[in-house]
Amino acid sequence: MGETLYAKDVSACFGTQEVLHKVSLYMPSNSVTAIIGPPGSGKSTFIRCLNRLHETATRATMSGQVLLGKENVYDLNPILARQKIGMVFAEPNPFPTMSIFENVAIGIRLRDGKRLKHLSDEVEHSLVIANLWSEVKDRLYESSGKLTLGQQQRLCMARALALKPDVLLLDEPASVLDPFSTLRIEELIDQLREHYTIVIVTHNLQQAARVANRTAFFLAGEMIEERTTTELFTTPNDKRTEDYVTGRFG
Ligand SMILES: Nc1ncnc2c1ncn2[C@@H]1O[C@H](COP(=O)(O)OP(=O)(O)OP(=O)(O)O)[C@@H](O)[C@H]1O
Repeated sequence: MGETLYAKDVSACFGTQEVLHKVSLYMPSNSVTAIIGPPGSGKSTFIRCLNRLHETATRATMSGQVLLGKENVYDLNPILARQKIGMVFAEPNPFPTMSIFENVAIGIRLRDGKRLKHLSDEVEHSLVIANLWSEVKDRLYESSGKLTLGQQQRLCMARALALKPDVLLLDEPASVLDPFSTLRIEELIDQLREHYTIVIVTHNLQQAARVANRTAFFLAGEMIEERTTTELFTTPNDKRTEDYVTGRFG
């Protein structure tokens, strides 16, 4: 688990409007890469190109390459690409009519077909690694809608992890959570880094500073620079990065 992800000259359009322009970014395994930048700079579009979600939007096109290890993501079946490169969104979106157990089991069933012998063990394992097991083990068959927002988001993490991905893409995963739930998500990201390649989009610069090994700054569809998080925040190469990280705009 935890293959490197390499985006090479990725451009993306909606109709005739180009919203990403030749972005290249190496996202190492066992590491957290943060993507920061003002609203509309192309952060979400970029990560949606990484797991082929961009192509599901109306009039969306892309060019360039995305390599997962040595494999070209665009040569894979899109469903398999999204299994290998899982995604968690800003709004926790568990399947509301399903139980906590079913929310995780459904992905395992889709992945493994009829080999269900170890289903309960696998659901437990995914909930353990998402740091949720101890809170839900006695209520697995309750509706997922009864969980707090923070727990729902960790359930979404468990659901993505159940597919045994190499990469986890997190699009503002804590933006609707309270500070305590945010902390739990950040602790989880810190633990998961050991086994996965993690890419997180965040508006919260302090969050990038806390969780990311490397940070990339996006502006108006271009990647301006990418460095270790400490370097990007303390000695940025580009004046625009400096202006953004010091709060002069954004
Ligand atoms: N489905 C869509 N159809 C048309 N244009 C879109 C669509 N989604 C995004 N865009 C446009 O693409 C550009 C980049 O948007 P994107 O959401 O990738 O930026 P972002 O940096 O993630 O922004 P935010 O921080 O606000 O989430 C914006 O101009 C946006 O309006």
